[in-house]
Amino acid sequence: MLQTFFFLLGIDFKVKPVTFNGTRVKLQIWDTAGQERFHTLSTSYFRGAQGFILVYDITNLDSFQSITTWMKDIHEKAGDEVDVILLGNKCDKESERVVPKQKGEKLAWEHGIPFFETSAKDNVNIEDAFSVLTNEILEKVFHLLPQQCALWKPPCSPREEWAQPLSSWG
Ligand SMILES: Nc1nc2c(ncn2[C@@H]2O[C@H](COP(=O)(O)OP(=O)(O)OP(=O)(O)O)[C@@H](O)[C@H]2O)c(=O)[nH]1
Repeated sequence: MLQTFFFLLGIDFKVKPVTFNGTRVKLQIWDTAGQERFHTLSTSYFRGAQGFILVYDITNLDSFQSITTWMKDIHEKAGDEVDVILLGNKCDKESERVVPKQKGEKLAWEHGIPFFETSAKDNVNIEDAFSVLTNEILEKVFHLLPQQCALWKPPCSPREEWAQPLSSWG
């Protein structure tokens, strides 16, 4: 039911369990639509997110050119502290490439963010990209933890509840 609702809004979501420094956490991954008609709606979900994966298609120049706008939206809606990575996807389609790898690297460098060329189809660099972003987010979370602990009563240890699956929202 909840999943159908999000689908109608152009949003897909998944929960991915990962282990960081021996602690299991669940990443809540929201896949918002890149289409223009969903733009306002998509960006309205940015606030509160801890990390962003910006994906363009190496065979589609428009998708690459729109990255700058998405980047601006992220900073406006989610703040400057969030972690962002840039992916040039569909690197399996080399013969149809219109965005040179160097352009992706340069854009990422200008924004000071990691960059990978990926293929979701052939599973190229997908795990690495998720690992880099996850580590950046969790390092921040774990770094903040001692300050939060000072306000809490023990027991206080990293907990899975930080990233609850949406399915548990009822
Ligand atoms: N060859 C190839 N095709 C891909 C790859 N990733 C996605 N596709 C195809 O590209 C099409 C669009 O994929 P989606 O995952 O729907 O793309 P999207 O960016 O989520 O689309 P929006 O939600 O509309 O922004 C589908 O037909 C996928 O099968 C890839 O790495 N290589």
